[in-house]
Amino acid sequence: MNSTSHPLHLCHLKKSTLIINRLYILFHSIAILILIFFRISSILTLFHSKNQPLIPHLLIFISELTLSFLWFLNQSFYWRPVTRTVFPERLPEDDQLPPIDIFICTADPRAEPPLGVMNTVISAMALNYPAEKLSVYLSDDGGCPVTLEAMREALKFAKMWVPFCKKYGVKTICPEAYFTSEEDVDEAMVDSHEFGADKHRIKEEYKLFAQKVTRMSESESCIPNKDHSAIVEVMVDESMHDQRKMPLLVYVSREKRPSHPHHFKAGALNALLRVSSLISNSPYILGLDCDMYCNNKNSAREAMCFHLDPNLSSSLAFVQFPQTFHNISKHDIYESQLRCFFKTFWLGMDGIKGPCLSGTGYYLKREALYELPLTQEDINLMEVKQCFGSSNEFIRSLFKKYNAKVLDCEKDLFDESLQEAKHLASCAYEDDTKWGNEVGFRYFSVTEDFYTSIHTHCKHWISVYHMPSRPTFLGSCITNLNDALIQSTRWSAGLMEVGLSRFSPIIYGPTRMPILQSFCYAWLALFPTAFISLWILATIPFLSLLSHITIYPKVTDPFFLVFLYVFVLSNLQHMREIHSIGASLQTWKYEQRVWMIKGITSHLYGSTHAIMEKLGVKEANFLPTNKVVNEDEVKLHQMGIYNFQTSSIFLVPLCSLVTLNLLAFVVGIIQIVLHGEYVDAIFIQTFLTFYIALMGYPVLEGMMLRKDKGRIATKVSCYSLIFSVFVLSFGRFLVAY
Ligand SMILES: O=c1ccn([C@@H]2O[C@H](COP(=O)(O)OP(=O)(O)O[C@H]3O[C@H](CO)[C@@H](O)[C@H](O)[C@H]3O)[C@@H](O)[C@H]2O)c(=O)[nH]1
Ligand SMILES: [Mn+2]
Repeated sequence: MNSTSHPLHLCHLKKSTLIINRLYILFHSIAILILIFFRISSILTLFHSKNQPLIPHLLIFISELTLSFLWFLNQSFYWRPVTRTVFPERLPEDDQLPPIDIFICTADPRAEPPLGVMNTVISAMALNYPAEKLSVYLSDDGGCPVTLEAMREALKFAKMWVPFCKKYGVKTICPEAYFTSEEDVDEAMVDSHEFGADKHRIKEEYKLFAQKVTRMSESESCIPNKDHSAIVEVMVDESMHDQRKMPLLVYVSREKRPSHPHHFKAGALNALLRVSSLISNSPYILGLDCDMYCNNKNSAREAMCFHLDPNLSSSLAFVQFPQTFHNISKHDIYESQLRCFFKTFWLGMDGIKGPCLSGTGYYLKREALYELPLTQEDINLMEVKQCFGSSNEFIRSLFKKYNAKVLDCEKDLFDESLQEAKHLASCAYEDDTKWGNEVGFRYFSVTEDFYTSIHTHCKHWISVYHMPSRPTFLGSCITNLNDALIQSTRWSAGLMEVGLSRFSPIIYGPTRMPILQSFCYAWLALFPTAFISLWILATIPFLSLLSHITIYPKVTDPFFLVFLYVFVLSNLQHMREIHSIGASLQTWKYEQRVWMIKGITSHLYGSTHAIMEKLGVKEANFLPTNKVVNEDEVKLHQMGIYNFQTSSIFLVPLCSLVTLNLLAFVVGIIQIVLHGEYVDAIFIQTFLTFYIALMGYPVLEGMMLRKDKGRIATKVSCYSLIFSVFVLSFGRFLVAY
């Protein structure tokens, strides 16, 4: 087929958005430069006249510089917005499509209910792709028998489910979602008697399956086993041999020993890379988190529209689909949908050589993780072994094409392969090799996707973002503040670890990738530093107000207009962005609030963690996000009411700062009422205290008005009082100089 007249995909530049974005960037940059000029000149004047303390001015300047720098990096995402269309009907015949290995990771059945994990497994098996070309690998980092047994049950159910989906063209291929949502097959089918009967039958089967799995996870021990040898089970049965009608299913639980670091998810993925290379060795990998089920059965074909494009193929490392979630509330108070990342930033990066890898929902070329410089003829076996480890079979697989025949081989050979697979999943296998360092997923940071992605792009691989209108993968989003803050602390720690290392994209990137792309990566690595600005903005204006210090220009001063411009325009741009994806204006408020909450708490703690890790005081930690559904919690979330059941370490700073700002606002108003002429001098700082108190209203409500379980406990309010007294006395002392 002619690839230029009938391309497999098209990329469109969004011209009008591009023009708006660049104009905004131009004017905003000018405004920021004026503000910097204002600060420098007013600080210099103060320095000579000494008629006001200098520290508050300096701190505010630091905060403005930090925010401006982050803003500047952030604009790279807006530089070249594109969208993409695919034409899967132009793909070659099924027998010419490449095989795909699907990797699903699970770690802890207490946080990740096995039934949910199995739904992800089953949905992956039902993808619209030749069954004999799909192999599904489940990595169980919990090492729990429950998961293995549940998987056996899942295979039994899948044998009915997959044919059912194919026969009726079911669109929602995840059984749980299918049975809880509205009808989705063609209208014509709905009347069909046969369909009705089949659906009824399969629904009953699903109920039985779900009951069995739930019962197992309730009765058996679900505590992750941190000390066990490797388990690899290829789920074979008669139907698998000739003419595979079902995707292959493999259970892998790598060896775990307390003495050996296991490198969290990246370690699990590397074990899967090696084990799968012996069994199916497919050239492409679909990576999924255990809660991200497949919701668009055509995703593999759509991804192949890019991977099989002759113009892209040799340099394309992965096709990333957005992370989308099935349980987003219309009041997304925790910003669980991560709109700014998946609906704006990744799209923006796509216009400049491709988005960052985002951990789940990607079709990745296996080769991109190996970086093989050698051909089989000139390999130096010693060198290769130092790189990939001692397994000859694995090294052979590096040069071998897809290996679908493994199941047909004799029993002995098969057992031998399995033995080798366990060796590859043992924890000592990686000792003295380059796994996690130059080969496979990288270990250095807990945000393994981000860190691996930087290296991939630095080696001139490109990536593609594809965001079809029907969500391709759906995960379960966070529904409470505690999980949101824990996750965001882990991310901040992981990102800042990279940001503070020699691989910091701002230094390491520019010579190795397009400059705009390195700015995007730099923003991602450094955005937690916004905590510096947020802490300053939440304290200095109110402290200055209480100490009669003016840190902003008067309302009558021309510089006032520049401040006003920056504030209003950045918010308008934010609103435009939200409006363009059809979200409500409330989203703007929630996002602003979450940014403040996370900035004050998790970004501070995450950054501190990263620094302590650098100093060797702390170890990396990966607490899987909770995926258990709690009815009460979901109810609060759906109603848009915050659930403040979280640790005081998060709540105390929030409660204190919001209350103090409210207090200062009241004092500010009194000052204004008493000395009318004063208003123009303290307008901005009074407004800031008001803005913070307003944004923090739910915190005030949680402390003072609410009586339910999700309120802020009296104990926490007391701690906050103590902390406030500390902030006040220390702060008043600080701003006196
Ligand atoms: O030791 C571990 C820890 C986690 N996981 C798995 O990793 C996945 C992601 O963990 P989750 O707790 O859901 O973390 P999130 O913060 O929601 O994950 C996001 O952030 C991670 C780190 O950047 C990425 O790996 C994920 O793909 C991305 O969805 C889950 O399937 C876990 O089972 C493991 O396999 N082993
Ligand atoms: Mn997750």
